[in-house]
Amino acid sequence: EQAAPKLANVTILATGGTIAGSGATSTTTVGYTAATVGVQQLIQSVPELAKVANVTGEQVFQIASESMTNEHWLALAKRVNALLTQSNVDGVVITHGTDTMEETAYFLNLVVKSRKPVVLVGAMRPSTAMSADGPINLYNAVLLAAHPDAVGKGVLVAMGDQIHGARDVSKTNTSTPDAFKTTELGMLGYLQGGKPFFYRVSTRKHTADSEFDIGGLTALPQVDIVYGYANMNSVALDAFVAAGAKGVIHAGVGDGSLAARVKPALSAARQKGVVIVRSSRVGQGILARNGEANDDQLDFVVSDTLSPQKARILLMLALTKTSDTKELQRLFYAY
Ligand SMILES: NC(=O)C[C@H](N)C(=O)O
Repeated sequence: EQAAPKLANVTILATGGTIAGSGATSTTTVGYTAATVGVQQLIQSVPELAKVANVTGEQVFQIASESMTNEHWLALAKRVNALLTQSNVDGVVITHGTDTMEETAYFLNLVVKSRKPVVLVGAMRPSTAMSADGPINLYNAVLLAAHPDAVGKGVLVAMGDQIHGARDVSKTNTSTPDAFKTTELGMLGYLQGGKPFFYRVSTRKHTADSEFDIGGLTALPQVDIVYGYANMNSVALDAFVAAGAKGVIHAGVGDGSLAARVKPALSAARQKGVVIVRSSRVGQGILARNGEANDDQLDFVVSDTLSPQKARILLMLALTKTSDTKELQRLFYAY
């Protein structure tokens, strides 16, 4: 008889969210309480995990992900990096609320210093709901983090039997279980029959190849987002600048166009030293340099295909290294 294959060691870092949520009845799919179930109970509720990995759990936070902060990210990234230097840890799974999962995933994609798999997972339905999606999602995430094919692929998101890359995935629906999509640029693969199937990888730098290092950081520079809309004014922008923002992401309409009455305030903010990144609220497509605005003349940076919320993350990390706009632009085309 052959010896059973050695299972990989996977640590689950639990942060809260709906995957750890509970509702009043089995049909409660909104209006439930997030972040109530602890990591040991999550693990015990999926006995199948023991077949795909040696699983250990740590409760790092117990919050709904709308309350995630830069400080949570720094603490989480430091814990992930510490675990992944251990020879007895082969991969990490992070259970997380879905609202900001794409942001935490992208932050970790830029600061994790390892090729070992890091997989984020959540649920759209609380653990008490009929057809809760948390257990199968957690099972898929653990088998993905335990699998050699996931090594070196950057931080991954396992939702709805699909594998998504951290840079390009987004939550596209407020409430349905198939909310996570990588529209246009494409998901990386599927999870089926207890195995990952990969078809694509991101061409952008991440994890072990990243030049960002949060090892010595206790805070990140203040970067805020101003949202574009018809009848937009500069009140929010001016308030962020007055509050000390080091950078502002302009989530403009269309191709990141600047409203005539907001452009002077953006330019004035830049002249005060605030870095302005032109981005778009549209959700798809390239934000081209010197397209809808003369970025060279204004000394602005463009976000390329990053969503405003992901551009904010890259700019915070980039500002820990440089405030030179040419160098900042290089980073926006590299990550
Ligand atoms: N489905 C979810 O996880 C939503 C919840 N508000 C959270 O992000 O924590």
